[in-house]
Amino acid sequence: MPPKPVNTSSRRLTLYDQLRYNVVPPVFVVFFTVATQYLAWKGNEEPNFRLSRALGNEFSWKFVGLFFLWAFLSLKVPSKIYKGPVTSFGYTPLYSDNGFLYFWSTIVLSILILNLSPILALRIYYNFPEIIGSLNICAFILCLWLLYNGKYAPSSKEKLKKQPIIYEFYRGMEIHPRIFGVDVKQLTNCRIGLMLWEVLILVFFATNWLLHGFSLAAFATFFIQTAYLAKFYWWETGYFNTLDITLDRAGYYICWGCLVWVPAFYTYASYYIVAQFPSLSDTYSLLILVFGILSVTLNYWVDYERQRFRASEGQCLIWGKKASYIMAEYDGPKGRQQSKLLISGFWGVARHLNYVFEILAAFSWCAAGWGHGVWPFLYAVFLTVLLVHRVFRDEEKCADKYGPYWKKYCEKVPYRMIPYIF
Ligand SMILES: NC(=O)C1=CN([C@@H]2O[C@H](COP(=O)(O)OP(=O)(O)OC[C@H]3O[C@@H](n4cnc5c(N)ncnc54)[C@H](OP(=O)(O)O)[C@@H]3O)[C@@H](O)[C@H]2O)C=CC1
Ligand SMILES: CC(C)CCC[C@@H](C)[C@H]1CC[C@H]2C3=CC=C4C[C@@H](O)CC[C@]4(C)[C@H]3CC[C@]12C
Repeated sequence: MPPKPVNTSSRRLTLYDQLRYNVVPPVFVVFFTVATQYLAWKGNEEPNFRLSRALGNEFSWKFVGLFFLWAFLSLKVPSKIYKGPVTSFGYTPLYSDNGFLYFWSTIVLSILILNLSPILALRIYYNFPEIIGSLNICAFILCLWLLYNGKYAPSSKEKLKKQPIIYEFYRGMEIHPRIFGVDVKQLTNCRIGLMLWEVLILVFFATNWLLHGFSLAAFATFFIQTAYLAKFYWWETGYFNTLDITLDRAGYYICWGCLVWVPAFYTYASYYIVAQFPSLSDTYSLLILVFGILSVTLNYWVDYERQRFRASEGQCLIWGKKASYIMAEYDGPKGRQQSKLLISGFWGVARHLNYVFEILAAFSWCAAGWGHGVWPFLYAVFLTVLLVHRVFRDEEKCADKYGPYWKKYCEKVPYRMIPYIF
């Protein structure tokens, strides 16, 4: 994950810096890129390994091309505009506020198409390694363009320190670049990555049904993820205030991550159980479905509590009582500013309870693969590592931003994720 930039040109690099800037980025780029191709091939019912599959085929290029066009058009149709947070260099990013409509219209259209031509589900499933190949090629071209553009024709006035080029490629250059008039990260993260996730799990569920008959476990896996993604699109504008958008730059980490890693890896439990039919009983499947929906609801509830608290400027009820908070100050683009840190409700129990429910939801939708080893659980394990690391990244950001106020919050709410444990 992108570390904090330091000025590497003004001093000799320590061994630690060498690792951070020159070793980790190329190792991650090669490892994650190869992993997506390997997993797509390994999880298929008919694994037929040929390196040429990574170049895609006619079908995969058509599928990816049409999907990109649909995603791009969703940002071009007239819609309400959402203004994201102003950057430290005074830029206000603009986003299309039609995510929920895009989500449902894509699902309805996909179901209609799959009903008219069920064979299409099988074609997408069997061509998945090629689809990942095409996505990989597109994502690399985009990341190279982002690097070139960020270095030689940046659209913002932001001054960046020079870093090793492979690190710049990995971390990205600009925070809010635009391509053909649309915001790059809204396109790659929200309109392509997460929507492909939904369409692919729908396709894998349909393939499972076509090949092996209806399975409640496969349905639970599909339904919990759909609820999770519906929740994301309901809240899409909230996402424009998170680390991914306000801190991470558009580069390999976030753009390749959303264009390739999300469709290849986040969908893996659904993909894997097509080849390895679920052996879970209906009773267990039903329990998992209920547990999964509960976890998604609680994850949303925690996020919603903070959102409601911030929107009402602290004047709301939390768990039936007046919200309590710490009034924090920080240096913002408009000078000294104030912000409130909630210390009641879920945010008074632990500082990142939303991540705990997120992890539980992920384990529940992977559980349909129970009995088939670690493969179907890869996503949940990865997510646990990602979120624990994110706790530290987010807290580093908050400590920098709020200084003593953040320290006070940590004293009032001492646990990061699980009370009395961590
Ligand atoms: N599936 C996946 O791969 C991932 C999913 N997620 C999910 O995305 C959602 C958003 O997560 P994410 O963006 O990481 O982080 P959070 O939603 O937890 O937001 C963290 C930010 O909230 C503000 N904040 C922190 N504590 C308080 C408080 N007590 N009161 C008010 N504001 C506070 C701070 O920002 P400020 O500067 O505004 O004060 C902080 O930076 C979650 O549901 C999470 O589970 C996240 C990461 C990966
Ligand atoms: C180099 C890569 C292997 C790492 C890529 C990581 C990214 C693809 C992911 C990092 C953070 C992830 C997300 C953050 C918050 C989200 C909100 C949630 O409601 C939906 C999912 C997501 C958008 C999620 C998507 C993948 C990341 C960007």
